[in-house]
Amino acid sequence: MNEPRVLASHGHLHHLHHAVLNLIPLFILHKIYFSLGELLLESVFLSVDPYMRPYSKRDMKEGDVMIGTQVARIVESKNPAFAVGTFVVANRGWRTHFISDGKDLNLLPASWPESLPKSLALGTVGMPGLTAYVGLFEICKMKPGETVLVNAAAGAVGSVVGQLAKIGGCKVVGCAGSDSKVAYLKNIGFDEAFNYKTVASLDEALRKASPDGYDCFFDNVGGEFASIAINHMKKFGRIAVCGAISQYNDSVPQKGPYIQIPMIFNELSMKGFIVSSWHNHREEGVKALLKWVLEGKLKYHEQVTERFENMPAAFIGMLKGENLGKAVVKV
Ligand SMILES: NC(=O)C1=CN([C@@H]2O[C@H](COP(=O)(O)OP(=O)(O)OC[C@H]3O[C@@H](n4cnc5c(N)ncnc54)[C@H](OP(=O)(O)O)[C@@H]3O)[C@@H](O)[C@H]2O)C=CC1
Ligand SMILES: O=C(O)CCC[C@H](O)\C=C/C=C/C=C/C(=O)C/C=C\CCCCCO
Repeated sequence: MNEPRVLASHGHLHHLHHAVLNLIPLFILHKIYFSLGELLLESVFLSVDPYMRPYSKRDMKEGDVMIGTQVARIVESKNPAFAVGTFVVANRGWRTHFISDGKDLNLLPASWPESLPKSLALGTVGMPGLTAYVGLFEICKMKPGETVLVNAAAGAVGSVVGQLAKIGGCKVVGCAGSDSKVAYLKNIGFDEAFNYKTVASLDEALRKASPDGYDCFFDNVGGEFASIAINHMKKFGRIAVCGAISQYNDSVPQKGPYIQIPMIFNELSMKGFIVSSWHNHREEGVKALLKWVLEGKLKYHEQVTERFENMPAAFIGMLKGENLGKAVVKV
């Protein structure tokens, strides 16, 4: 069983490469621990997500198994409720194999077609897709005819946000960190898109994309972008504070402009949320996302990195913006 160990300091992330080679032979695990009622699973796809950075910085110490979710296949079963060959989503960290009693596993929806990559259960039809769904419909309370702004728009969450906003009858403006990502956004139906790294002025770019301002702002980035965007909100605008990736690597907290004046002046609402707190919307959300994917209304792209030992490279690459759509690792 491979268990890459996490090292708390960002400067030491490269040591993960060495730790990945820390092998515990599978047959030992199998003989000692695998008992009645239990299942042996192998990871097929693993997710790399931005939350791993702030959560590992806060909660983990050197030597811990890195947190994370996977799509896994049951390879042996001593539990009659789970058949060998079944695919599940698990939250068991960066491991190639693990044992479960079945209580912590989520089955893929029964209607999952054979033609659809199972990795989508970690992306568009999984946690990131649900984040977009909850953030737009429950937090922003988006209405048809409104204008929606989203940053990190070509990523796992942002690309779903833009497309759901279009499905919901809104105008959508997105930004991303390369021209090819901007072209992708136009391709999947964004009305306006710009490269936040190359525009002369973020303020001008936001004004040009929607001179009347924004009703909803789905913020994945925080920091400077969010501080400028807040001044472009319409009266009674709503901001879903989903992520702050521009701040996850900071060792010294950024000092930003203060937000009270635009909040008061335009009577804005701003609400942070964590998707797992909205688990009662999971079934409905996954069902809707899967339906839109199958109807061709919700397009997806995945950045697939091959081989488990490349988990650290995939993770660091995603934080640097190397991914288009959802970053996953195929074991
Ligand atoms: N609240 C919740 O429950 C959840 C929150 N999230 C948050 O949503 C956000 C997006 O997550 P996810 O879709 O999985 O990740 P993405 O697939 O969007 O990948 C991260 C992207 O962030 C962009 N990025 C990285 N650094 C910066 C920076 N300094 N400034 C601006 N953009 C940057 C990069 O794109 P680019 O090339 O455009 O710079 C990169 O591709 C994250 O902040 C994450 O923490 C995600 C899931 C659940
Ligand atoms: O292993 C875990 O406990 C995490 C499980 C993740 C999971 O699949 C569900 C929810 C994911 C939430 C993601 C949230 C974000 O990306 C927001 C990230 C950070 C917020 C700041 C945290 C600051 C900590 O000091």
